[in-house]
Amino acid sequence: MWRNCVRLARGLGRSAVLRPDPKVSRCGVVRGLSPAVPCSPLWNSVTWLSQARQSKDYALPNSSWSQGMMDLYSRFLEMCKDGTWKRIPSYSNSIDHIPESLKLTSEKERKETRFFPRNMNTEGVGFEYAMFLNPSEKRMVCLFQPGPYLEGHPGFAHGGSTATIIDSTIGGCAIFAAGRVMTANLSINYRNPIPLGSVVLVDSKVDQVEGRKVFLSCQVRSIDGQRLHAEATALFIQLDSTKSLQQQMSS
Ligand SMILES: CCCCCCCCCCCCCC(=O)SCCNC(=O)CCNC(=O)[C@H](O)C(C)(C)COP(=O)(O)OP(=O)(O)OC[C@H]1O[C@@H](n2cnc3c(N)ncnc32)[C@H](O)[C@@H]1OP(=O)(O)O
Repeated sequence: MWRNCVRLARGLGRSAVLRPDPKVSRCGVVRGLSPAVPCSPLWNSVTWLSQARQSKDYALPNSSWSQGMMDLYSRFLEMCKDGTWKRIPSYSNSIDHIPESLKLTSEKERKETRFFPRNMNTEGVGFEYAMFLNPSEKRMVCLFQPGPYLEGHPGFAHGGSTATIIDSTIGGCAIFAAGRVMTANLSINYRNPIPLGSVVLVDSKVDQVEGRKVFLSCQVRSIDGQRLHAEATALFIQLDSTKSLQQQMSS
């Protein structure tokens, strides 16, 4: 099984990236955000990820993880030893994912909010996941074990929970490519339902960067690589890294 997984982790087929129609009218919601202040990709400045934080790192094994999840996690940790892959910590608050050096003044104090995929206190009932980044391949993978509180059809993960883990994995990948970004378009084809309690590999990569636009693609497969559960394309837009979203929306 692991050979399939390594093969799987080695290469997404070149999925046709859905090119958004350039004539798409601009979003009226946050029209005319000031052009982003270009910020260099973070691919190789991931050392800040290992900076000690007070916050709990939720991307570590716990008693709710199945043997399959544990085995896959151990294999990716092994691949981190030569620096090819980097384990990405995961916190209950979005702000904790931003390195102190990149935080805006308004983001210094913690607020009583929860990062959506980390909004359940009981282990194993919601999103159990761990992400690993491959800077040289511009890829982010996520080991995902959907818990019983993510149910859609009886016994299977809700399509919105799959969209959430895809958006978070692809979003993490886009952040390393372009710093502060937001999802402009996410298109998902659901091919096979994901059984609750199973373990899947969400494998995303950057396909192209055009100015502020980051185009990415992603596949969600069973850990033996045999079953394709979903495939997605996404467009993320780089934001002005010197202003908070609230400031940009009001400008
Ligand atoms: C740190 C690492 C930790 C990793 C683990 C944690 C990961 C956590 C990750 C969490 C991740 C969670 C992520 C989330 O959940 S983000 C939440 C969901 N997303 C939103 O709410 C975004 C709402 N939309 C907006 O704010 C604006 O529309 C944005 C900011 C996106 C663009 O407004 P802005 O005014 O700035 O730019 P623009 O309108 O001039 O457009 C610029 C260009 O882009 C093209 N365009 C725009 N939209 C579309 C479209 N839909 N299809 C095709 N094309 C589109 C447009 O034509 C133009 O092209 P061109 O004319 O220049 O050629």
